[in-house]
Amino acid sequence: MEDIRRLQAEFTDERGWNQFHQPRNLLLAMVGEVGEVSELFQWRGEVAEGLPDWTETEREHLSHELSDVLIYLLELAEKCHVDLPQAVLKKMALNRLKYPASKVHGSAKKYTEYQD
Ligand SMILES: Nc1ccn([C@H]2C[C@H](O)[C@@H](COP(=O)(O)OP(=O)(O)OP(=O)(O)O)O2)c(=O)n1
Repeated sequence: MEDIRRLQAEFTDERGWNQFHQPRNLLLAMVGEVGEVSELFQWRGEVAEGLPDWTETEREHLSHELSDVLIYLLELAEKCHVDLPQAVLKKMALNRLKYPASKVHGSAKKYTEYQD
């Protein structure tokens, strides 16, 4: 994650694009790329894991769009002064506490739906 963040920071600096890469613009750019990912799945119905019916071209296109989402996400986090690698680990620890495997195994219910 840190390598990708650094490479994108270099890419942006080299082009004098920091002036455009404020948090709101990065958020909108990221959402735009999420839209491009969605477009690839649009109207196909459910898609099985591994995307067995997709062509190589479609798979490559998807890999590009997912990459764009991640690139903007990492830069957005940086510009918001969120240490994303650390924050993700903390959040995953919180998720484990909120959803103990022994309690929720095999159920997709949200934690608020459990009575205890
Ligand atoms: N102002 C910009 C423009 C582009 N990029 C980088 C980050 C993304 O990884 C990628 C996005 O490029 P495009 O906006 O050209 O989008 P696509 O690559 O998705 O092209 P298209 O929209 O034609 O599919 O380039 C960036 O950092 N800042």
